[in-house]
Amino acid sequence: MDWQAITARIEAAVAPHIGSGKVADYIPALARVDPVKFGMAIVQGNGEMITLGDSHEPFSIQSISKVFTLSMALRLYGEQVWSRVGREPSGSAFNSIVQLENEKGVPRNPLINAGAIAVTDMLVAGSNRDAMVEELLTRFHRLSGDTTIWIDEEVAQSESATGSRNRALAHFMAAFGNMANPVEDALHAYFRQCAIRMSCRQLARAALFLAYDGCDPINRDRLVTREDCRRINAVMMSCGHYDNSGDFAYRIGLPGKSGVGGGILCIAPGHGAIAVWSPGLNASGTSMVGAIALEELVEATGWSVFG
Ligand SMILES: NC(=O)CC[C@H](N)C(=O)O
Repeated sequence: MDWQAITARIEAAVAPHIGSGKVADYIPALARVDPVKFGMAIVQGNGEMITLGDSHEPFSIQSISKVFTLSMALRLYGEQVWSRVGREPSGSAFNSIVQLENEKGVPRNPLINAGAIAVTDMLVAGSNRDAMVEELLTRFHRLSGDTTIWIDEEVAQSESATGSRNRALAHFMAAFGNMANPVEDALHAYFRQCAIRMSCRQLARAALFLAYDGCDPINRDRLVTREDCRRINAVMMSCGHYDNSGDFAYRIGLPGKSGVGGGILCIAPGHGAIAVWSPGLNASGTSMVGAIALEELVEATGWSVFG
């Protein structure tokens, strides 16, 4: 693979679009992020890392954390996870509440807010609200070999202060008996997992196990079974970008997860993990420039799972 040519191609493709999209502004810490930032890291199974732009700069991973909590829950609870959340694309916004009533408090999938809150609730029930997030953080430290990954307390507090909608989702689930803990305990953990800051380099490295059947190819840590790894990737492909999941699959053809901090994590099974970050979002909360960079990457590498 001629990575020099590929990175040049990606840089040329994103250049005219840098700064496009709308930076999330529901909390000050996200609103003040420089919109022209762009970073990307591609980590392969042998540990080789290709980077572009601001790949070292930590950003708020937000909903990308949902992939990692899902993998923790599947490891702890196996099939039981699917009694608390479904695995169908929602076709709705990440924080939509309407489906929850029709579907009796069981969220469509674990990658929308309601589903991720239910998953976090399961993890809190198996531990406690602070220990669960510590475990997630420790997992990131171990996988990326970097103990500097941290929780941005300002973001965590703002998430909580502006979290009425997430509270509504959680209370709605509680009304249907789909919460094991007091709502505020699950939300405390959920707001904190969203507030983790990581760079593209750290994030791609931490997700490498998802490209290699659930086992980190470098330190040989098994995080999830081969079957669960395949299932997580399937859920990312069908649900990772809310009502933008179909378009993302059409354009990029890789399992992915977006976050409103402007990050996108993508898995290229058997090839590697990719993290890209650029703060401007489309209407569904997916990084505009990030998606363009990924489109170019799959074009150049042939890494789309659809060839
Ligand atoms: N799509 C996202 O990244 C949403 C995460 C955001 N913290 C929320 O819970 O609403």
